Amino acid sequence: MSGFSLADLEIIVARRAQASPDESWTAKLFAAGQAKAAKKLGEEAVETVIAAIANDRKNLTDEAADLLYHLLVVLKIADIPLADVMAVLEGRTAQSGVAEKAARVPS
Ligand SMILES: N=c1c2ncn([C@@H]3O[C@H](COP(=O)(O)OP(=O)(O)OP(=O)(O)O)[C@@H](O)[C@H]3O)c2ncn1[C@@H]1O[C@H](COP(=O)(O)O)[C@@H](O)[C@H]1O
Repeated sequence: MSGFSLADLEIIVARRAQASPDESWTAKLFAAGQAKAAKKLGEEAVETVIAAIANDRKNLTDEAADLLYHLLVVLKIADIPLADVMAVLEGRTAQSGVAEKAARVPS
């Protein structure tokens, strides 16, 4: 498995936002604006749900990738760093104490 992460993709999205809309899907979404990008995110969410209900592993994997990419585009247009979202998730983990409990489970 490669070390490619959502943080890497966030950097790519930020860079490609500066490209020409003629050569970049990312730039096209930025040029179209948040309403179009968010609509696209919604479509990808629906496609992900359909793949999940159909128990179609290949399609679900592909649609999940589309969903995460479009989520990063929407977050970038809204000027919300992925780190802020991760901080919310980390905070919830800390509140529930799950991380400490998991650390205590013998391997
Ligand atoms: N991860 C993605 C990614 N996932 C999905 N997509 C694009 O999202 C689009 C949406 O898929 P659809 O099939 O729904 O789109 P469509 O039918 O062509 O569009 P509509 O006619 O529905 O508007 C497709 O054009 C996909 O290529 C992505 N486009 C870009 N990336 C990443 O962004 C980087 C930069 O891409 P560009 O901005 O295109 O240079 C790439 O190297 C990738 O890392």
